[in-house]
Amino acid sequence: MKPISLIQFLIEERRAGHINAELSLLIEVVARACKRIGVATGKGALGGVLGNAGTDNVQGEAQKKLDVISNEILLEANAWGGQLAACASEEMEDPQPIPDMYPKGNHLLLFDPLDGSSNIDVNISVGTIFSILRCPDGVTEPKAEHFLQPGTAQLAAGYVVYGPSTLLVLTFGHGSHEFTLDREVGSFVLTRRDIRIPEETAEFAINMSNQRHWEAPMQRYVGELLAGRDGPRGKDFNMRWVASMVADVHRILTRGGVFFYPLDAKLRAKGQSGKLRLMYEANPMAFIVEQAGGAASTGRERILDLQPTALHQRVPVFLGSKKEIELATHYHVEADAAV
Ligand SMILES: O=P(O)(O)OC[C@H]1O[C@](O)(COP(=O)(O)O)[C@@H](O)[C@@H]1O
Ligand SMILES: [Mg+2]
Ligand SMILES: [Mg+2]
Repeated sequence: MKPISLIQFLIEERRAGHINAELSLLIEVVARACKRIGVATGKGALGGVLGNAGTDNVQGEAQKKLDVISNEILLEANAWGGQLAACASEEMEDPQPIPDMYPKGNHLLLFDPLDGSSNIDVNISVGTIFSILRCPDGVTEPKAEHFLQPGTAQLAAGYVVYGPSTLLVLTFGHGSHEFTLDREVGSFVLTRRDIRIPEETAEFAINMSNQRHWEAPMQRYVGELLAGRDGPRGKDFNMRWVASMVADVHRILTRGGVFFYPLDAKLRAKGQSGKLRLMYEANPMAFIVEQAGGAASTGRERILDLQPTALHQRVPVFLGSKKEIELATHYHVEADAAV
């Protein structure tokens, strides 16, 4: 069968009425920017891109040089295309409107320009995560409040993994699809249409070093997985933790599994409501995972139903194979009801 390029796929999606011309062009621009980030990432020490930038982002986290470079690549690529009203990023406190000298469009773009940045210097997969919303009617100068739409309002979401191969996973709400970058040709090619996450799994991903800080229902759920064949689950579970959400989620989209970044006492002590950011990490990943037949919750509620209250809001994230996410969520809801 003839390979289908991202551009051909976008044409198909337009014909099917899933997206309009503006959104199709926006995806192309984002994909092109991600190719540039992939090139910068791939150069490693040769490109002088490793190490800290010497600055902190809005969340007080040390920025890596590649966090800053990736943010600039995405901003620059999207400034003049005419599809956007504004961009918001993990690396910027406030949204950046499209400058007046450029044509404006009807979309809002949010991104985590480089996810898993602690892994850059050790040559482990990193990625970019993005979410696209409609700019509310009549808003010409979008502010943070205009981005505060629930995940169910996303028009599109995607991520790119810069790993042994560069992969783009995309959804418009009609399934999740994977494209692999043909590095010689320079184009993304459809490699999996309508990805399905198996409902059941025997693999989980969590940062076990936080175990002592977790809430009781999380301790219970993971404790039962660790008990394996001799415990209540009656089977052995395997564990993986890349510490790049894109890579952990991509594994789940490939062979099933579950991913947890729960709220714990350590995060609470820092005044945080979770580790991962709702608008440009949890929401786009939840959209992709649900479109692949999986589930995504905070342990209490469906992520996509949350009404955001701040651009850089953090939330607990449970996502992956449906039956496991339902069980872990059930343990939390049940424990809450018992108090
Ligand atoms: O280092 P920890 O606590 O295991 O956290 C790892 C998590 O943090 C993240 O790196 C956060 O993303 P950023 O690198 O974009 O800040 C996730 O990709 C990953 O799942
Ligand atoms: Mg991230
Ligand atoms: Mg990041």
